[in-house]
Amino acid sequence: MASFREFSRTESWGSEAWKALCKVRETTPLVQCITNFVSMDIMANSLLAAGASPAMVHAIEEILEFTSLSSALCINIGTLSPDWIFSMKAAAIRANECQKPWVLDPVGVGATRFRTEKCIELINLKPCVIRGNASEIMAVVGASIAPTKGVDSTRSSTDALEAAKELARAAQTVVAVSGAVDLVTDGKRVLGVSNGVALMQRITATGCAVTALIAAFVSVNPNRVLESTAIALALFGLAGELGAEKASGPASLRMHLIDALHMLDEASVMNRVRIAQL
Ligand SMILES: Nc1ncnc2c1ncn2[C@@H]1O[C@H](COP(=O)(O)OP(=O)(O)O)[C@@H](O)[C@H]1O
Ligand SMILES: Cc1ncsc1CCOP(=O)(O)O
Ligand SMILES: [Mg+2]
Repeated sequence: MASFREFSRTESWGSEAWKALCKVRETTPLVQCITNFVSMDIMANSLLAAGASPAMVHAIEEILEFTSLSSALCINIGTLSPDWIFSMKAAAIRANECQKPWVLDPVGVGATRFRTEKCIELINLKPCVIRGNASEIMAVVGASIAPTKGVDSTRSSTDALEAAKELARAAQTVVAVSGAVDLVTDGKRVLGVSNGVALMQRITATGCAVTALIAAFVSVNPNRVLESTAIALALFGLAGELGAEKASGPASLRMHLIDALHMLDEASVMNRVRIAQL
């Protein structure tokens, strides 16, 4: 694990994060989201606040055209139903054909056989990033001894590090486990992100929102998937820290986090992004 001192050495990560944020703001990548009903609002607002352009498009009739013109795709299985799976798979295949990055959020995987089965089928379609909480990442690789409760994690991100590495290697992808310290791995390297506040867990769909931000950040730097994933997590966490300075509970944090994401400036990004190679 990196020490606090190492997390404090932020200069080069701060500068890469600031450049990435500027690129998102300048190029406004179109992020197609096939996501759950709970997350649609906060996901779209988080993408807009970061400078990207969200579109929630899931009708099978629209996939071929829409995925082709999107910059990135975010697939989230939070409120899964059989008819949406066709759209998810068609969009993932189209994104691969068009060489557009697509990311997967395996919400609640492990809770039911149906969800786990469909999640594995989606992973077989090769997402470039999988971002979940610790329980979800452990459930994907069957490493959890505690049954999954629902969409919230019962484990810490560090509990899921070995599972994350195993999944990254097996699926040849980048895996991010969110938590007090977010861990990002390609199976060999591991980056740790220590931005964020615990109260973010008390707002529904913050995990979903940050997965969509990962899609946006990977789309502007497709050759730096591992780093872009860590940067998206760090900036969202930093917005949470800045928002928490003004918030009095989860509802006001939601509002102030989105405001802070919109107003992130060079000084706070340079000085407060906390990413370290572990
Ligand atoms: N204890 C914590 N301290 C700081 N940030 C946290 C903590 N737990 C979660 N977060 C942040 O909240 C966001 C959502 O993560 P998490 O709650 O793990 O995902 P999910 O909503 O999918 O369960 C992430 O940006 C993560 O970094
Ligand atoms: C509460 C809930 N139920 C189905 S999806 C969902 C949102 C989950 O969001 P997150 O994974 O970001 O907590
Ligand atoms: Mg989640």
